[in-house]
Amino acid sequence: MRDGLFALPHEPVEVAPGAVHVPGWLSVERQRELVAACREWALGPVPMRHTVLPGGGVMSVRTVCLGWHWQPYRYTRTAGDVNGARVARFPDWLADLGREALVAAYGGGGGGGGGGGAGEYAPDTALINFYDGAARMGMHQDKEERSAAPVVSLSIGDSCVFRFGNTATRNRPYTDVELVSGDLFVFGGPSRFAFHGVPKVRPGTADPAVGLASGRLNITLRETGLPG
Ligand SMILES: O=C(O)CCC(=O)C(=O)O
Ligand SMILES: [Fe+2]
Repeated sequence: MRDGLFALPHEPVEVAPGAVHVPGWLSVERQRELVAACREWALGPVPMRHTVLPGGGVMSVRTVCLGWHWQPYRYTRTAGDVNGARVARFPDWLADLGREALVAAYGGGGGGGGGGGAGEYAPDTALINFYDGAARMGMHQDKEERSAAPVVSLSIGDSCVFRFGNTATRNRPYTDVELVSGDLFVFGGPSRFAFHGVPKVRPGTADPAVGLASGRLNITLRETGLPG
């Protein structure tokens, strides 16, 4: 299930330089709170939806954003591709959680960060993806951000295979990591623009105690580097 036989909860495992998996980082209580918050955000002002790609394809995950609205392939304040509404604001408590996540992954020194330590991390957008049992995410880079600050990724609900690759190609070499409910994954520094994706979700693996009957939630926090 875990990266290695001896990986304990909370013990960071470096998957690639600057890419760190922290198993079991979120308590069940915190996961429940995040699930409840996601249920609210999914309602709007911009409702959670399947993103339509420029070529007409439809993403299998459903997504809602905070702070800035991501649509392929840019950030805007209003969701022109959904209902034209302004996105919900990015709450301060979520930025605090992002700074805590960097400390858990890198320690106090901010290693792997795109500059300063964890205390200077100022995420201003979150992408919240919901995966049903059939949803996937193809290999891609998170590169619409103008900041090289790390991406903080939180997983809740069903487990998945998270494929973490390299910055040059969407193909091998990559590492398949099992992300379980409560796990933290941070990618920054030399891994910030690495290709990654979710080839498989494992239906029915979630602990009902986190408040999701089925499916997987993933929350990524990012610094857009965009003005105001
Ligand atoms: O669901 C995941 O673990 C990854 C999500 C992701 O790569 C993204 O939202 O850009
Ligand atoms: Fe991504």
